[in-house]
Amino acid sequence: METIFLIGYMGSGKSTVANILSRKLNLPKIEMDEEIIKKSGKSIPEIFAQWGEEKFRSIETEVLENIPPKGYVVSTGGGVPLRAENQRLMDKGVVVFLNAAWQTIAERLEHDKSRPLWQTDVEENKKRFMDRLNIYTSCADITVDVDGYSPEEIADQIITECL
Ligand SMILES: Nc1ncnc2c1ncn2[C@@H]1O[C@H](COP(=O)(O)OP(=O)(O)O)[C@@H](O)[C@H]1O
Ligand SMILES: O=C(O)C1=C[C@@H](OP(=O)(O)O)[C@@H](O)[C@H](O)C1
Ligand SMILES: [Mg+2]
Repeated sequence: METIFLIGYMGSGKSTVANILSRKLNLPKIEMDEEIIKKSGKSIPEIFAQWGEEKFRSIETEVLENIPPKGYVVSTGGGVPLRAENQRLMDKGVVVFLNAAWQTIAERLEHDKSRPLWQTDVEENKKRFMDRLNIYTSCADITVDVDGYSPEEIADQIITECL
């Protein structure tokens, strides 16, 4: 089976759904943020603070380059589809967009301190969310609406659409 790449905004549920999907499909999971942490020896906030976003994006692309075209469930970081190069690298698999409303994201990440870009002010975040919607949609083979569904239901929906 082709590798499944979950894409979507911060808080859309990529990491949560990837865990369930990986178990249901009996495929290993790759959490891109975890691979970046292993590769750099730093946390995501440390990378942003000490090296800046561009360096983070470069490491992210290096991680993506090493993901096999078949046999994995991948939880990407929300910024992965921004680079055309990354979009090409995901062409080898099935790209699934977890489509969450702004309100859903805002509620889920209300107290989040772990995502550096989420710490910017609400208007900037909302603009980033809107700007990225087109990118996620155009990059996706499949779009799954996640509002009001449990991670389990979302994983089942992906399986129905991918198989
Ligand atoms: N379908 C869902 N329903 C309710 N809460 C969810 C759902 N999916 C994820 N969450 C919660 O939202 C937060 C962000 O989820 P996460 O998987 O880390 O998103 P992402 O990896 O896309 O940033 C977590 O607290 C998670 O438990
Ligand atoms: O949207 C983004 O640019 C980012 C999303 C994060 O991952 P999640 O989408 O899993 O939160 C993480 O890669 C980093 O903080 C940057
Ligand atoms: Mg995640």
